[in-house]
Amino acid sequence: MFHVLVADSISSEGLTPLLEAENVKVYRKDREEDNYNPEDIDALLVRSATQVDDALLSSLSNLQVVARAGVGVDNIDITAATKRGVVVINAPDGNTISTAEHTFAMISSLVRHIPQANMNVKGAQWSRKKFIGTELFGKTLGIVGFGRIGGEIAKRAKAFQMKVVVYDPFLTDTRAEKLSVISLPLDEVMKQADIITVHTPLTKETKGLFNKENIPQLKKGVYLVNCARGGIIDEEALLHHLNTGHVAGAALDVFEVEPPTNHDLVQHEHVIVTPHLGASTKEAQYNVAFQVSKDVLAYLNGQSVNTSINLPTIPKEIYKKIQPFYQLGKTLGSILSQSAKTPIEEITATYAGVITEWETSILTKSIIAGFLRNRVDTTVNEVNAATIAKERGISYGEKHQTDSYGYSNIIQVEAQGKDVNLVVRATFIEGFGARIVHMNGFDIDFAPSGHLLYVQHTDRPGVIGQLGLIFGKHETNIATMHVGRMLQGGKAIMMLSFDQPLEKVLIDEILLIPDISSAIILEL
Ligand SMILES: NC(=O)C1=CN([C@@H]2O[C@H](COP(=O)(O)OP(=O)(O)OC[C@H]3O[C@@H](n4cnc5c(N)ncnc54)[C@H](O)[C@@H]3O)[C@@H](O)[C@H]2O)C=CC1
Ligand SMILES: O=C(O)C(=O)COP(=O)(O)O
Repeated sequence: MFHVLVADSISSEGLTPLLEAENVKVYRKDREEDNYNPEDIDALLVRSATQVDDALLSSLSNLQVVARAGVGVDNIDITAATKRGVVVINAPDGNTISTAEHTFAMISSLVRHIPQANMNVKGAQWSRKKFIGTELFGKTLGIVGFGRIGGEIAKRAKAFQMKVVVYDPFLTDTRAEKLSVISLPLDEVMKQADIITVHTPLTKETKGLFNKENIPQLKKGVYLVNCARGGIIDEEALLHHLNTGHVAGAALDVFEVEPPTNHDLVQHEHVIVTPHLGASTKEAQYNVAFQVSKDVLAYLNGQSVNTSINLPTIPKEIYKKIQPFYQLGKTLGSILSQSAKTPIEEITATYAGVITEWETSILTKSIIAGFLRNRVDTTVNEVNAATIAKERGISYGEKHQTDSYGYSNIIQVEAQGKDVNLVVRATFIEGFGARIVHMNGFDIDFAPSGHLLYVQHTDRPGVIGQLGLIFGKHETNIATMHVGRMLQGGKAIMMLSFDQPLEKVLIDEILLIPDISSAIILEL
């Protein structure tokens, strides 16, 4: 019997696949009579209210899958879940229409002051002059983040005969043409738009995308709309520029903290707000609950799922076998991505030893995902890695070979660009972990994790001493250090690990040592 915990308010109708399954027992967190043992829970279903952090994950020690009945997974610690082997799934398109409709309702309400006028009449007033609005017809709508919701908003804006300009670093020309929108750099969208609506996920790149410094570059009298995630438009900056009058008004469905604590912003006369209602329709709630219920059931029954954030869609028995290699693949991709300073055009994965008995295409995708993760600002996983690589002009392939260099398994990844050819080779040793055994022509041996510094130097007495002095001066402790060289007195490499991230200033100093040709920080 599988035990499923529904932690947030999720449509009962949509839960039918789970409720009707004979091998599943469903518990609702908000129903007192539903007694459950946290250690028995196999699947957790949430919306945006529950924070699925490492503490919650560790309390549900038997958890196999977390399902987000909705799109945004920023309330789920994906890294922690992945580390624990917990699959995270979501329902990416079940609430697209509802959210787009809500956003459009917010835009219309904002420019016609409908919520304020509504309160006015209900307060027994009749202030017609106070609520002079603005037409949408002929105005320029800027859409930042042109995915599913952004696309649906563009269609609606076109019906209102608006000009639509969009910014999305991953938008292809074909999609822009298909939806008759003009794709522009962010600063152009900012300059041209009368109204800007954001539809990106909340990531470290999109947090504060609109801030105190760049809001003044928007048209004076611009309207700003956020029905995506609180913080994409910095709340303090927004309040400041509403007060200066540079921003004419804002419509917010989402907040940096929910419920919001920035009362001055919420109460501002030119701000209209809703309590995170984008996806709150019967239709959307049924769709997202039904989608994730079907996927959770499939996963628990050992079948593949449609939309996993952190895993390829493969049966879990196979996943268990390849999981260490899968993590290692991501790490190798990330090492190459961080060490290549020029564009990479081709990635080749070579496998040797026992892993060649399994389906290695999944591992290759994990390498590509690891490589892209440092370079693109959206969630990259095995499901979308191929598409994103193609969009970026990166081709990839894989080979199997018999020579495993004396190890029981080997993954080697080669990254090629016009002026660069990088190679990294690794193995996974049961009970010991992953080791990098070769880098760019040098044999070496280190654990690929944490805060690392990859140094290329000449094998000469005193180089390591000079390096040590710099770290000593900055009171930075070297945790581990591995050196590799080909010939005495020739080119050599060092891999150092640290207990905390390194300061950039330290690298500048290291590069002044004459026998050091490069020093690259690797965060793994
Ligand atoms: N208010 C609500 O109730 C709801 C809010 N949402 C939010 O809306 C967001 C968007 O949802 P979808 O359109 O379904 O997702 P999506 O994944 O289809 O689209 C997101 C788009 O943002 C783009 N993007 C990523 N980083 C960017 C950056 N730095 N600058 C510009 N564009 C960037 C991506 O390329 C992608 O095209 C979700 O991440 C979620 O946070 C989603 C549903 C309901
Ligand atoms: O799907 C999303 O990303 C949403 O923001 C919807 O959130 P909710 O499920 O309504 O709490």
